[in-house]
Amino acid sequence: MLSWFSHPYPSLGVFDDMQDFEEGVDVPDRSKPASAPKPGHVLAASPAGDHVPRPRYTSRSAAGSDGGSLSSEAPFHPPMPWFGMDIGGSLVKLVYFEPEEVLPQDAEQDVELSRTIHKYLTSNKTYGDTGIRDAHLEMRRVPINGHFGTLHFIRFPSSAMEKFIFLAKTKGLSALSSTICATGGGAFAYEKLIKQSVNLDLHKSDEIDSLVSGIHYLELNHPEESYFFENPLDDSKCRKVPLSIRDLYPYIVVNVGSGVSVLLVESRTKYQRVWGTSIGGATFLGLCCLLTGAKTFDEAIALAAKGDHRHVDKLVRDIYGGDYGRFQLPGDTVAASFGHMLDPERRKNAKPEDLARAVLVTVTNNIGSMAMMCAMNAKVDKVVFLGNFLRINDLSMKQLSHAMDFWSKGKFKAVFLEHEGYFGAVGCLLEYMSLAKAGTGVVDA
Ligand SMILES: Nc1ncnc2c1ncn2[C@@H]1O[C@H](COP(=O)(O)OP(=O)(O)OP(=O)(O)O)[C@@H](O)[C@H]1O
Ligand SMILES: CC(C)(CO)[C@@H](O)C(=O)NCCC(=O)O
Repeated sequence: MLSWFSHPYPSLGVFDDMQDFEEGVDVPDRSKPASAPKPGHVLAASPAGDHVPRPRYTSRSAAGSDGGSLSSEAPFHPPMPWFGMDIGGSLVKLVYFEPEEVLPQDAEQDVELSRTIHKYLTSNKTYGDTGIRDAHLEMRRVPINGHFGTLHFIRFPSSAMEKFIFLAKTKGLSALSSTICATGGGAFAYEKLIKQSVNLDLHKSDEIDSLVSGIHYLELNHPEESYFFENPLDDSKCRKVPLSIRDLYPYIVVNVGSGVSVLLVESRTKYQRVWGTSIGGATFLGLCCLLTGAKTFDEAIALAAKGDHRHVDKLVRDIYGGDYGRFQLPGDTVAASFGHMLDPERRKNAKPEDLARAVLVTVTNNIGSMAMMCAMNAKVDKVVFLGNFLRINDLSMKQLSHAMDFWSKGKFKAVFLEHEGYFGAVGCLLEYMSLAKAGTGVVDA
C-alpha cells in the first residue's frame, strides 16, 4: 500500500490517589516558615508578604546540554529533587533526575522529603488514573552538571494539570524549595496559578530551545536513541537500524504533538522554526473520538491497526482505474482522503476501525507531505520525527519512512527517536542548569 501525498513535490488522575505517597512518612510542613533559614537558602518574599525558604545556589560549574563536563569545579547543585516539565496541549511530560549521591548541603528534611518523593515515583509505574511512568525509557548513570544519576520519564494528561498543582500543594511536593523548570505552552498558561497556589516560581524555557537541547543531550547520552526503518512495509523484513544524528547536521525536526512544529536544525546552536500545521496528534485523537467512539489514544491506535482505510479514502485507482502514469502516481496513492464517504452506502458500511485508520493515514500523509516540502525547501535530506503522536504508533512511522523514501527516490531518510515526546522536558532541565553556569537567573552565594 502506498499512501502519501498525491504529488511528488511538493484523572491526574496522576497523583489523585497520593495516599501511598505519604504512607508512614512524616512530611515536614514547609509551607510555614522555618524558624531559621537553612544553610544554602535565602529568604524570599512571597506575594503575601510572608517569607518562605528559597534556594541559594552556591556554585557555578560546567553545565550545558551535554550534561555538563565532570570538571574539577564544584558542580551546580540546586536542592533536590530535579524536575523538568513540558506542559503541552495534550500531555504533561515530567522528567525526574535522581542523583546517585546526596550532597551535604541538602538539609536533612530536604533529603528525607526527596527520598519520599523518589520512593513514590520509582516504586510505582502508574499514578492515579492517568499518570504513567515510561519505565522502558529510563536512563541510568547519565550525567547532569557533573552529577551522575538516573532519568525517569513520567507523563499525564494536561487536563489533569490543576489537580497536579493542588495535590503537589497538599501532599508535600511543593514544600520542597526547588525551582520547577517548565516549558511548553502550559509553562506560560499555568505560571500564575502555580505561583498563587504553591508559591513556586517557574523557571520557564522556550519549547523550541528545550526541544533542541533535549535532542542533543539524549542523542549524546543514549547509544541507540535514533534509528530508521529498513523495509518499512514488509513485516517479514522490516527492522529498526540505529543511525546516530549526532553529526548529521543539517536536519529537519518534525515535532508531532497536539499540533506540529517543523524546525530546521543547522547546528547545536543554530536552528529555527520554519513551519507548522494544526493537523497533528490532537486532530487524530479528536477525530477518532468523534467518528469511532474511541476514548483514548491507545484505543484509537489499536482500532486503526485493525482497519482498512481504502474503505474510506478514494484512491488514484478509484479514479483512474490504475496508476496515473504521466505523473508517476501509483494507483494505491490516496487521491482524496475520506473521498468514499460521500457515498451513503459506503458511509453505512464504514467500520470504526476503517475510520480510525483513515484518520491516521490522513494526518500522517499531511505531516509527511509538509515535512517533505520543508526538507526540499531547505535542501536537507534527513527528517527527524518525534512527539508523542508517534508513541506506540509504528503504523505512522512506517508510513512516513516508506513515503519519504519513495517520493524522494531514496534521497531522503526519515529518522525516529526512542524518547519520542520527552525532549522538551529534558531540555528545559538542562537549560536551567546551564543558566546557572552562565550566571543568569540564579541567586548568588
Ligand atoms: N496517553 C496519551 N494521551 C493523549 N494523547 C496521547 C497519548 N499518547 C500519545 N498521544 C498523542 O500524542 C499527542 C501529544 O503529543 P506531545 O505530548 O508530544 O504534544 P504536546 O506537548 O501535548 O502538544 P503541543 O506541543 O502541540 O503543545 C496527542 O495529541 C496524541 O496524538
Ligand atoms: C502551538 C504549538 C507550538 C504548541 O506546542 C504547536 O501545537 C504547533 O506548532 N501547532 C501548529 C501551529 C501552526 O499552525 O504553525
